[in-house]
Amino acid sequence: MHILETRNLKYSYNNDIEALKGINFIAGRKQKIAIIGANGAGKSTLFKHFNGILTPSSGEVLVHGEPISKSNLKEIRKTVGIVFQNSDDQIFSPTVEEDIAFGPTNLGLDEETIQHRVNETLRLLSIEHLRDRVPHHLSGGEKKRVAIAGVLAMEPQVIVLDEPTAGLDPRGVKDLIGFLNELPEKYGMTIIFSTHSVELVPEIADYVYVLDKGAIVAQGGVRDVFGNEELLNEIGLEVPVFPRLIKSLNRRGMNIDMAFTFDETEDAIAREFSRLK
Ligand SMILES: Nc1ncnc2c1ncn2[C@@H]1O[C@H](COP(=O)(O)OP(=O)(O)OP(=O)(O)O)[C@@H](O)[C@H]1O
Repeated sequence: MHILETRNLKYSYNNDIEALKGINFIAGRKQKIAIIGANGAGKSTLFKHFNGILTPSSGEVLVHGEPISKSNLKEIRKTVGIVFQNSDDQIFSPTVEEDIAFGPTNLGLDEETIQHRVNETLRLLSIEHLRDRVPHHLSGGEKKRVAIAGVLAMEPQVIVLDEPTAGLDPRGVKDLIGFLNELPEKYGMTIIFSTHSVELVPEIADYVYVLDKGAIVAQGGVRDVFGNEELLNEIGLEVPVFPRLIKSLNRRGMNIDMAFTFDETEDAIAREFSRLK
């Protein structure tokens, strides 16, 4: 059984704008899934179905094989946590500490467990120094970390992040990549994220869905999806810079193995140079 699945999911806003046109999406345990697509492709709308914020116009959303309904909504929201694109939608308590404690408190956990989770997530996100600050006075990147901490403190099995790197500085992006990559192994979590940064995708994802005008137009591993440059360009997306560079160098007579992440690319180029020596 899949941890999260949608079957022929359709959704129209105000019975008018068809935002999702029959999405079949599957997420397994400990998977790291990227959803990419141009502005307005339907990524956020899809995410809002994952824990019942939106109800499908038709089709189904299943969590652990169970369709989301009013009676299991509370349970579903324990299982699937969403970090929204705009942190201000998520942060509302007087202090960062209280904000992060809000979710675990709502779950009815005891004081000691709540405190433990708050401390743990503050540490994981490297925001211990923000503990007593007023969330609304934080910078965009700081708010983003607090929002992620708040969801993480509920220890969901699936964490969904809409544009998690938006507003983060380069160090923040690097930290986030390292941190997200640890969640499946350390805590058994499944990660689903959307991004406009195609460079981010190979650094985290093991599976990619490509959305265009409310429909899935491609899916597969990083290599498969980014192998189809024509399709990506057609829908306003690009292939990440490393595979593009390798392709271009190979056209000039080099023989570098295809690679997608920084580390893979460094190794592939070093291998070709040692062959040439
Ligand atoms: N509240 C709303 N009311 C009416 N239409 C909406 C609403 N929210 C989104 N839409 C429309 O639904 C479609 C999908 O929007 P959505 O926000 O899901 O796309 P997205 O892929 O997340 O875009 P972006 O990359 O810009 O965040 C768009 O045509 C958008 O205009």
